Amino acid sequence: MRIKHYPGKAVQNDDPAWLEMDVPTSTRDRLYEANWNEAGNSAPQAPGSVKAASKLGQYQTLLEEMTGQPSSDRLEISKNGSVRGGAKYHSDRCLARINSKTRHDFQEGVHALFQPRFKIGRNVVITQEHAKKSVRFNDKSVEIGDPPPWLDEPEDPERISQWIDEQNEYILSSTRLTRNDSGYYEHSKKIRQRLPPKNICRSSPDLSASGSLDSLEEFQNRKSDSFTSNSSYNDDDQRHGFDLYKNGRTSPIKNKAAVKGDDFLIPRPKLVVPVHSYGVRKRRTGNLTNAQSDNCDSICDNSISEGRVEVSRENKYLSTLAPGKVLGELAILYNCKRTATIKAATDCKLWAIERPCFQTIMMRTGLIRQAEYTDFLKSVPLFKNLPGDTLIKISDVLEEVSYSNGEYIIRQGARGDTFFIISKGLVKVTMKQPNSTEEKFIRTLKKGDFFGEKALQGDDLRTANIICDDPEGSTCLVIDRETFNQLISNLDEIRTKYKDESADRRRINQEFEAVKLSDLRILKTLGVGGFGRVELVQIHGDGNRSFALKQMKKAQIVETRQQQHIMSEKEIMGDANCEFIVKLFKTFKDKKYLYMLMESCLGGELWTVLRDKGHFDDGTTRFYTACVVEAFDYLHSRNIIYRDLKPENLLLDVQGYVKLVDFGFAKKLQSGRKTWTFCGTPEYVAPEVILNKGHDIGADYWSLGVLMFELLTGTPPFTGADPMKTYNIILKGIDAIEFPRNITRNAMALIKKLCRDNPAERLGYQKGGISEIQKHKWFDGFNWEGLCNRTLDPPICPQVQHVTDTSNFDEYPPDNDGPPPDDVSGWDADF
Ligand SMILES: Nc1ncnc2c1ncn2[C@@H]1O[C@H](COP(=O)(O)OP(=O)(O)OP(=O)(O)O)[C@@H](O)[C@H]1O
Ligand SMILES: Nc1nc2c(ncn2[C@@H]2O[C@@H]3COP(=O)(O)O[C@H]3[C@H]2O)c(=O)[nH]1
Ligand SMILES: Nc1nc2c(ncn2[C@@H]2O[C@@H]3COP(=O)(O)O[C@H]3[C@H]2O)c(=O)[nH]1
Repeated sequence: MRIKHYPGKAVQNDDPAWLEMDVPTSTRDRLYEANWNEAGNSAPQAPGSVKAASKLGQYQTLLEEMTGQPSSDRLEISKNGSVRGGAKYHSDRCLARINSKTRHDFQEGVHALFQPRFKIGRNVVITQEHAKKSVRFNDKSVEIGDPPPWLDEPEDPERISQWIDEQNEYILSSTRLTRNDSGYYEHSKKIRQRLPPKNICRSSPDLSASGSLDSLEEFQNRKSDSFTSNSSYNDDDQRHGFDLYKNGRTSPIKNKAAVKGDDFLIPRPKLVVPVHSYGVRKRRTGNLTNAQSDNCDSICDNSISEGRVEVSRENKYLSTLAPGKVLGELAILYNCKRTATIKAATDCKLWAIERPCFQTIMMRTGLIRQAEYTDFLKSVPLFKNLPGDTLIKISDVLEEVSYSNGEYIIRQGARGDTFFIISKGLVKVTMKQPNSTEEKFIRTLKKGDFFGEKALQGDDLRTANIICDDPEGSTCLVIDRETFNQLISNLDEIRTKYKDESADRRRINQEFEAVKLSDLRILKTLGVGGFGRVELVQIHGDGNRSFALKQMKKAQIVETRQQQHIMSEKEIMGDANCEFIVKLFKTFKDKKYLYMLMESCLGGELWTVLRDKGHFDDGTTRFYTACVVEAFDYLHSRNIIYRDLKPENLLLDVQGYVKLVDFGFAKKLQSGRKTWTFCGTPEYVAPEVILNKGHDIGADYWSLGVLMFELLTGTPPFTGADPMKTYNIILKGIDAIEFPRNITRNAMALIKKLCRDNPAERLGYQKGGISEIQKHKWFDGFNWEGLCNRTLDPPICPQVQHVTDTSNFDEYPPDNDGPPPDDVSGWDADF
């Protein structure tokens, strides 16, 4: 199909070009052009044919043809003329739709198009003229009755009121004539409409809920409130409720084209629609100074710019609307009678927009919005493999919701029916702790991340809290359960992304619950750390497995004031459930020592392998660096900073994958906060740590660059004869370092991007997060998926003969220091 362009001129009525659509360059262009180029033309009418639909319907149809998908969760005016609601109905061909986003789109349209220009004076009226235009455009079956001859000169409010009462069932818009405080009369005109039988009328949507639209923003946000309560009508009700009947016939839309003057115009949207043009009219009684106007142009939808209006229904006062509020949209959206009476309480200035223009704006913004959502969804990792038409389906039903800082988006334990994708800002995940009222911080989620899938998969209950954690607020795209089940629930990532570590780890750790210190048999020393030795052990009676037992002298911990670090090490390692981090299964303590029972990594330290080989080639370095990137990704997404990267703390498992060990300096940070403890290994510390400027995960990216350099050359880039000299060299920056020739250009580029003096400039720390590192040229072609599912062959396969083979570790002489003193002060109660 091809879109025909008619620059600056309207398409002829009988020109069939509008159906000759070709495939344009992008969906958005296509939609945009279809909308704008066609606006302002009338289509040839043929009863029952596609062309008999309004232009809006045609565009909708066009959209479907392009996407191949009717969308759900909306009202549909189908080809046979019935109007349906709810997601279940998908007619073979939908001619016009009001979907659940229309209110929102309307808001957008209003934003885009309204400009205050016209002073309305004191009257807010909806005139017959207006109604004719509206009705003509939207539904051909409405018969407009003549107003009483005296209506143009509304001298007698009582009479008009009475007339209104008599005509009640014909009233489309019911603005009453009353005298207001300042003695002004308000003006009313009638629209007569032949209504469907009473029972049908009764079932039309009850839009009488009290309330008002507080500004355009609220207009969007209040989708689920009383205003849209009609979405809960059963389909039958909706179908009847929205049908407009001509002369009692039951299938009005089929006959639309036969209605006189029925020409489906959608004018090219105008930026400003005159609301009220003032002809000089008879002065009214009272102290009227302004000319009274009844020469209203069509008012469709209004937004108050100045003054106040009163909303009432059946003579019952509902509310007063002040500037910024929106009114008059319901009748347009739902093609029903005016649902309330609006009277000017003071002189008012309103911004108004005609129905045809409104419809066009809605269509335009709807289509543009859909294209935008689709584009965004394409960039969401979760959806990267979904076909375009599925993304369009999703974007068609999602709703955008904004939250302010600190607001709970999801509460743990509540029932949940929705799935979320973050489109702006940050949120944090917290969980209640067993036997505690405290909420534990789990992780921060950012733009493109999703949440809320667990309640939809399990028993409806939310398993964690989600709280907006962004001073600028955050925005989520919200998807209903039905769409989630149909299109999203089967994606692999949905099933695996947020494995409940704590729960998983609890399960793993449960296995060791009964193990006592006395059940452990020490076989050999694997390493010596700052506070003691790490021994290879086996559990009594279990010869198939071995473990590493880290033994730490309590007195020495206290002496060096490392209590907090040790507690943090236990907590972080005990919770972590990542293939690239050594698992801690159980802790013990006695009077002299703290003990950590960990998985054993029998491949030895990466430092030993590096020492033996001198340096690694590009590919080998890439593999080990990638393992660290995965470990950092895991930690950083939970706001944990590691702070002690070096080859000594990278252990090879039997397969040759490396794991991070020694979490003595790891720390969980409050989101957005920094920490100031000077810690790490001199060659690896970042400049901001030396300068005590406060540091965060950015310091880990620095150390990643240092590690790459050391693995590629055998020596870290910043090395001095003592720590002070090393710090001085670090402060001179990476550009002062000469790169040996064996470091490839891409490797050098990445190291330099990681070792930027300013943490904010470091790769990984910026907008795209750690994925920016994964996408760097040096990693081009690297099999990240193979790494994560451990199908990728490691570059070095350690020789490990059996579960107690310690041949990959150095020999350590026995500790001659003698036993440390007892420490029963109790600081380690939680260890
Ligand atoms: N799970 C393990 N499997 C095998 N060896 C291990 C394990 N954990 C530690 N080791 C060995 O013990 C050494 C010291 O362990 P670790 O670094 O955790 O102790 P530390 O007291 O925190 O040391 P440091 O003084 O370097 O901070 C490691 O470098 C490693 O050789
Ligand atoms: N039904 C209803 N409409 C209200 C209320 N407050 C403001 N309005 C506005 O009053 C308008 C009357 O015309 P519409 O039915 O088109 O749209 C209605 C709403 O925009 C209210 O509490 N109930
Ligand atoms: N249970 C759990 N949920 C998490 C975690 N991280 C993020 N979440 C999200 O938090 C959401 C809370 O609501 P749901 O239980 O529906 O789905 C949950 C997940 O999408 C986590 O570690 N554990």
